[in-house]
Amino acid sequence: MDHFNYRDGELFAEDVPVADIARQFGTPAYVYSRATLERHYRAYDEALKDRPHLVCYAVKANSNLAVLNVLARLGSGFDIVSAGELERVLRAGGDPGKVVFSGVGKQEWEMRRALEVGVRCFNVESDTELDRLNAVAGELGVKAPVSLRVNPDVDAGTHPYISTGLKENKFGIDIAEAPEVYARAAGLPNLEVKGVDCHIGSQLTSVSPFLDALDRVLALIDDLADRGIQIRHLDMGGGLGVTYNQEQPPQPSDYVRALSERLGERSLELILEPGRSIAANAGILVTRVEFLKCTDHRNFAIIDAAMNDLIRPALYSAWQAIIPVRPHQDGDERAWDLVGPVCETGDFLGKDRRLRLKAGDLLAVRSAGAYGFVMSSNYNTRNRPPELMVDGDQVHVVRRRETLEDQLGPESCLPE
Ligand SMILES: Cc1ncc(COP(=O)(O)O)c(C=O)c1O
Ligand SMILES: N[C@@H](CCCC[NH3+])C(=O)O
Repeated sequence: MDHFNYRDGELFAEDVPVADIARQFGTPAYVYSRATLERHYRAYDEALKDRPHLVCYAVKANSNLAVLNVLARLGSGFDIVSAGELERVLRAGGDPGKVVFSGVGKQEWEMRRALEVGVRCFNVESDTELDRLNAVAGELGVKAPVSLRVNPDVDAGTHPYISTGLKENKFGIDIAEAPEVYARAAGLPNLEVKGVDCHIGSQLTSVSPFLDALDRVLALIDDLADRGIQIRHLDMGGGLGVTYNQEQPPQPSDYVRALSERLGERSLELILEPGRSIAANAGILVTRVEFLKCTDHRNFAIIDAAMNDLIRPALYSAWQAIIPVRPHQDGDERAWDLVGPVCETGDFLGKDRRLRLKAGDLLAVRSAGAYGFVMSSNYNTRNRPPELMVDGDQVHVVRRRETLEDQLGPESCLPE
């Protein structure tokens, strides 16, 4: 469910016509809905209400300060993968005590900063990272709270580039080796073992891989208890998918129910790190048709958004719905390739989309709130689009459109 709907023959973002937003702020532009973000966060929080829990929104999905702030106000925690993301959370008013720090390559200065502000837990991904964290915590005279991210070797059934829980992936510690690594962690003086973490991939459309992973992790927790290592929290990561096209992923409530059934009476605190399922359908990318170019082979609609603005179609052959902002009856319906101005054949946002189009039309790429702006670039020296947040009948510029000076300012020529 989201808040981008047709009313009186045109697309609205909450109570604002998207065409008005385009007129005022230009295109391309990312438009987010506060109400949708809140609804998605609450779906998790309410489903989890009967057990100790923490929803740690995965900042990487959409790290705009306003997005983080909306979630922080609801009491959300955050899953971060860099000190940069940590600073965003702090700037947005997030509670560092509700932050979990994931990622395979944490640097010493990042660990130091996270310890200084008092993050909730480090999700450690290798035994060498344990040693580094132990040393940094020792220098600061503190104990670092740790979970080990275990790799349960489960096939998430998703795109290979966004699958993370298989033996061949770089993530986590092989679950078979985990007891040994936990024993080492428990013996290091500046670490405190708190939990277990796993994250098997993204855009999962069924609960069964999560449950397979959970079974393996629960067996590990029991094994650790037998060895005298008490696990207090279980972090199942993120990964729940959304509907881009025909997928029918479980709702957060179904997913949480399935996890809860397996957890039964265990007193573990459950941490989840959803990213996409909170942010994706809370955003659209609004773009305008610049030119129509029909050849014997294809019909191209050249739009003002490109792969630098939204790279998912080019990178993963991802399909995202593209809909007219003001549907009309002009011209024939045809199958269009919606392509951007970037000099790459892979620069498309959609192919073979049946639409009635004329130059100047506005289009909305749906489900663009996650892994959209955050993955954008300046390729072809294009200024990145603004991010706007709609809240009822108000539109807030939560990141202004870049200027050429933003791009060229930090650069310089060689000295004479
Ligand atoms: C460790 C970790 N947690 C959470 C997420 C968020 O995943 P998603 O956006 O699929 O919910 C990711 C990304 O896949 C991740 O790598
Ligand atoms: N960037 C990916 C998701 C990656 C998840 C992060 N581990 C996407 O757009 O689908």
